[in-house]
Order: sequence, then structure tokens, then C-alpha cells
Amino acid sequence: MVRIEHIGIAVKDLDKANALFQKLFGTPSYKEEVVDSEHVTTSFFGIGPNKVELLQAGAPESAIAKYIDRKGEGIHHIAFEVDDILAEMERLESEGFELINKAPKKGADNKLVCFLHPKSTNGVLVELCQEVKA
Ligand SMILES: CC[C@H](C(=O)O)C(=O)SCCNC(=O)CCNC(=O)[C@H](O)C(C)(C)COP(=O)(O)OP(=O)(O)OC[C@H]1O[C@@H](n2cnc3c(N)ncnc32)[C@H](O)[C@@H]1OP(=O)(O)O
Ligand SMILES: [Co+2]
Repeated sequence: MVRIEHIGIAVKDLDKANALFQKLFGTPSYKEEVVDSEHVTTSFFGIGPNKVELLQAGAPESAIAKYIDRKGEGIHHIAFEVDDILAEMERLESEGFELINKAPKKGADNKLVCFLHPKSTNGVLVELCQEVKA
């Protein structure tokens, strides 16, 4: 684990949330990106060396839609940057953490990602992110 890559926040209305967080951070979102495979639209804010990712569901089957239905809006996951996602997935699985996806998958913001099931991480949805090198 290199550092916290982003904090993911589940929101119902991305336009309203973008306006709210722009006021909070004093800076606008630097990009919005749809991730079809996750049925989400993401919006990223840079705060110094850190990032916040807002996520709006694009379909009822979206993990974000189910989360909001269950728990309402709020912090959804913590993402960590890793240098070698395959090695980290292998290490974590050997340590007893449950990988939700068994192979890295395409994430937003030019990343390969893997999620750990919250039941194996004290109730925190953890995302591993590796930068996709050009
Ligand atoms: C990849 C694009 C982007 C990026 O950064 O690049 C993203 O971050 S996309 C983010 C959205 N995608 C995901 O979250 C994918 C991984 N998530 C999942 O596969 C599911 O959400 C899963 C498996 C965590 C939960 O699935 P589901 O909601 O269908 O199951 P349950 O509702 O039965 O939940 C099971 C159990 O987990 C607890 N739970 C669910 N979501 C969270 C959460 N975000 N944080 C903590 N805990 C969570 C839920 O409360 C249930 O617990 P229980 O004690 O059984 O009630
Ligand atoms: Co994320």
C-alpha cells in the first residue's frame, strides 16, 4: 500500500453534490467519468495530494444504488494506491482477506482496481488502485 488514493462518497444527485463539494473544497471537480461496468458516474476532486470521488448510480443494480437504498448517502469506500495490484491481491488473499473480483478490473481515473469484501475488513469496503502506465 502506497497511500490513500481516494475516498469514495455515494451520492444521489451528482450535479447537486458537485456544487456542494465545490463550496466545501473551494475548487471544482476536475473530471467526471462514467464507468459502465460499475453502472456509476464518478466525479473527482483534488485536495492537495488527496482525492475525493463522488459516485452516482447509473442503474438500480449498481452497488451505489444498493448502498444508498440500504444506508443512504455517505462514505462508501476507501481506495489505496498499490504499485503491483496482482502481487497485492495475492498477498491479501493469503492473509485471509476476501477479494470481490478475482482479477483486476478497469476503474475510473486510469486505474486497474480490485475490491476487498467489507466482511473481511472490519466493515470497510476497500479498493486497491494501480495506475495504468501509458
Ligand atoms: C471502479 C470504479 C470506481 C473507481 O474508483 O474506479 C469505483 O470506486 S466504483 C464503486 C462501486 N463499485 C463497488 O463498490 C464494487 C464492489 N462492491 C460490491 O461488489 C458490493 O457493493 C458488495 C459485495 C460490497 C456488497 O454487495 P451487495 O450490496 O449486493 O450486498 P449486501 O447489500 O448484501 O451487502 C453485504 C454486506 O456488505 C455490507 N456492505 C455493502 N456495501 C458496503 C460498503 N460500501 N461499505 C461497508 N459495508 C458494505 C452490507 O451492509 C452487508 O453487510 P451485513 O452485515 O450483511 O448487513
Ligand atoms: Co473508487
